[in-house]
Amino acid sequence: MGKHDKKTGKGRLDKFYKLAKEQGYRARSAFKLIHLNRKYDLLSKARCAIDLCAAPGGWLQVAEKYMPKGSLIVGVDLNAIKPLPHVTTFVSDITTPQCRQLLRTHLHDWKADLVMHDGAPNVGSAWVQDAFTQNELVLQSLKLATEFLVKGGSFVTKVFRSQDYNSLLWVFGQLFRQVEATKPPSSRNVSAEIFVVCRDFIAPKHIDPKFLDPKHVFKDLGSLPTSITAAPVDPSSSAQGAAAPAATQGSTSAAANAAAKIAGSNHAHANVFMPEKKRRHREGYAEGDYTLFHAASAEDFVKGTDPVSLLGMMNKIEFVSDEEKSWLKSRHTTPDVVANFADLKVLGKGDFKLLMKWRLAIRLESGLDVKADQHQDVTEEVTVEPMDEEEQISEELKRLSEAKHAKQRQDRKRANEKKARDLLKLQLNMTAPDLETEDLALGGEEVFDLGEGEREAKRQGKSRSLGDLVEDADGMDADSEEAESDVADDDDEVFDSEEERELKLGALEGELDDLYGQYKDRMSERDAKWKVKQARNKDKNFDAWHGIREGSDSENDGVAKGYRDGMVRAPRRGDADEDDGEESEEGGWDVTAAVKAKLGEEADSSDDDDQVDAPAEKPKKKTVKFERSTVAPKPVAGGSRLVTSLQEPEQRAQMSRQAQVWFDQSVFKGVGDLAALDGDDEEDDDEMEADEDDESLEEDEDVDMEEASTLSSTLEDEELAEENEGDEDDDEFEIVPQDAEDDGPAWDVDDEDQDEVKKKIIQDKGLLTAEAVSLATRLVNRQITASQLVDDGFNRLSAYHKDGLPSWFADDESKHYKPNIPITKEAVDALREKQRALDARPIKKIAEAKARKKMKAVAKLEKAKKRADGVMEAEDLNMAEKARQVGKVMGRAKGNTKLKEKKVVVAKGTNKGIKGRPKGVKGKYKIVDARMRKEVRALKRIKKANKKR
Ligand SMILES: C[S@@+](CC[C@H](N)C(=O)[O-])C[C@H]1O[C@@H](n2cnc3c(N)ncnc32)[C@H](O)[C@@H]1O
Repeated sequence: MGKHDKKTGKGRLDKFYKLAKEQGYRARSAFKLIHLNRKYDLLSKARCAIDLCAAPGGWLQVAEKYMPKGSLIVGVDLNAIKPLPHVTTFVSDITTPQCRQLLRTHLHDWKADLVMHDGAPNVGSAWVQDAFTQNELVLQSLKLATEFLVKGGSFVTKVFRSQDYNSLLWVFGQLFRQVEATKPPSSRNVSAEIFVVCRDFIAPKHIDPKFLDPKHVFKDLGSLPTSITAAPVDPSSSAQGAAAPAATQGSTSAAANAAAKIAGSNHAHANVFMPEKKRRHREGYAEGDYTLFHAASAEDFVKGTDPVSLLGMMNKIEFVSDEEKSWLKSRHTTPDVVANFADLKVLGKGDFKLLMKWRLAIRLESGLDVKADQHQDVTEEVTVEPMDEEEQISEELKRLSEAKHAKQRQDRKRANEKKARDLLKLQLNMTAPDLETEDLALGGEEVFDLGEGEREAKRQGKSRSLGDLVEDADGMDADSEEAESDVADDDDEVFDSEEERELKLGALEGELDDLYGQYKDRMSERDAKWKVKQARNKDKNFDAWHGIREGSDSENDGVAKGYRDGMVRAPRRGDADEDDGEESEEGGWDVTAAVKAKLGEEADSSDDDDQVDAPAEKPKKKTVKFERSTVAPKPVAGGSRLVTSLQEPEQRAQMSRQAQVWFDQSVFKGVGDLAALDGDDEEDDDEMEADEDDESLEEDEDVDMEEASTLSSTLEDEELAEENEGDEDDDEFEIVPQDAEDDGPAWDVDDEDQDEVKKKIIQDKGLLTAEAVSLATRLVNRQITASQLVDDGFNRLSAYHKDGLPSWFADDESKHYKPNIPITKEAVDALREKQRALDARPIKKIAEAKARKKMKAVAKLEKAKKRADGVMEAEDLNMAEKARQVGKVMGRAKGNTKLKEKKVVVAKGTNKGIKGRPKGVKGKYKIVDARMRKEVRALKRIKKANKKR
């Protein structure tokens, strides 16, 4: 094998070279077999393989690696092969009978499943001779293969593509059922080699020697199909094929050359017009021409009749003669043209066009036969240009239409993005006061989808809330209608005096409230946990410090408010349900009412109250609420979609995108989003917990609610549990507007029993929140007085009148607008310390195990004592012996008995090489060398360290 430049062309050290080095293969060619094996699975089942021309042994290595263990692998080459494990090699020329003989010896009686041949004649001589030798080698290897292959076996050979290639393929096809030619990726493109994989050896009993005789096989096969290259050979065509060589035996090789030239010319045309496309069907080398590089003179190009073919076939156009050199000086000969002529194989379509134009210009300039030129040029124009233009035009059109589509897609995408952005902006900017403009901008109808009938009703001054519509639809009883009429009258007044726009706004707000109410209804219905969280949340809001709100509409208005002792709030009722009720907009709960109601003192509270019929109204409203979610309302004129949607609240929540958009606003964040209605409860919970975490230092709430919640929330939760058991109880209460004078009775909530309970909890569990601890610390340290605390709590938020605010707003405000109870670092530390102490307590199992151990130890000691007594009573022992025995018994009971350790004596100095006991060593001993001692110590160290972990 010749030596190549290691940086370029065939000698280039490519990735397979590096890979081979990395993986320890002797030659990069190993990857060729790896790739072939990957494609055809040649090795995994082969038990015996012969590698002809195997040096240096790359293929042998691969065969050894991929063939089953214990397989017989024999390699032969002209050159010696360095020994390889599990492989037999010998030196021989595969074309000689001696090689055949040696193979027979090495194989014994075995037949090979695979014969491989990667032989290449030593290059350096002329190409023609190389090719012939190569083909001879292939045929020779085939001959050996036919002799040693088992029936059904495979033969892999390297072939150089030339005119003989087809003949070889034809012969392979006669002997194997499947013949495929392939070029593995590791085979360099510049190389003309190709690999032919022949599988399923037919193993005919008699093979005509002519099949394997180069003289017969490499006759001209011009009439054979020229495109067998990459397709399996059809065995059925064998007979026909067999006749083919005979039929063409008499034909001259000139004819074949002509055919090859025609084919070459066609390809050359294709090369010029579509240079970017790779030709799949290579025709191999023309007979007598085995070089890859071809150059033509510029004269041939300019004056020749087929310049296109020339450009396609040649590598270079040379300017040698004087005339040609003069063309170089022409103004048409630009540097681009010169560069293009220098390497035609790298040109694109445009470059070829440039050269053709150049040719035309030179011909005109040189005064060549104008007419003939024109004729030729016209011909060229007809044959070449339209083809280009058509292609160009179609390509251009395609490109333009693609660009148009792409632009449309981009525009659509941009528009969508803009829409999304606008919507987001809208949501972010949408605050309650802006509602009217925003909604109008959006189109209130679109957002809340008011039916025309409903709008009409409102215009007529009969503004009806959603609830009203439902009630109407459900045929509400006369009493109920009466009860509601007050509200309706109020509304009438408003609508009579407001503009159309405000009517709409009012309607929208009503819808919004209603939607919100429904949302909360459903939330609480679906998720009991949510209720608990809400309740807990309220606790964290420190309602105890909100005092009594007058005429408040938020959920906290329904919360018992009154006197608190600074750390423990009074029990309250109906939190969860109050959240949901429309009642929240109609007034606030009075703590007195709540507590008294609980104690059965409604009569007293109602005495103070003008609206004594309120408790009666409550059940009615409850009924309405229930009907909303369960009973289908009668259709309303105009087909209001809102009413329809109430029939299927779940669906409505999904369908009403506008509502979702609305509830997606940041102001609803703390409450959760509408997605939660679709089952995303867990997420919602998480969000809520996050809020809670922000608000307090409580941790692990979910683990143990009772322990982790505040003292007050403990009480509250108890009540909540009661409420959950029977929500009907809530209906006993009615929210009434709280007069300023009513502040007084609020102090009455102090309840002896409750105080006792609180005290007990504090005694049992201590203060459970950082806030409580902080407050307590401040009280104890006299930084603040109890009455100051109470005043702070009451005066903070009670001054606001929130009449007319939407419930969702009030809800939100109650969540976030709350007194900021100071938390001291000491309080947090104290709680943490407490928690740590709790954590440090051993878990039950460990405690039990320890106790068991202790019990056993005690029992053992008792037993030992008895034994010791026995020893003491023994008469035949003297005192010293008795003392020794007793010590032993007691020591054993205490577990003092230690195994006597072997003394380790290092074999160095005087101890080096001694036999027997070393001097001065008593008891058990072990002689070790210094290294061993170190190792023993190291092992001990490691063991100790592991124990610690
Ligand atoms: C490309 S190398 C084979 C590489 C081999 N497949 C490997 O993977 O290591 C070609 C080998 O064919 C051998 N060869 C050429 N003519 C031969 C012949 N007549 N008999 C035996 N070996 C021959 C050469 O000595 C050369 O080592």
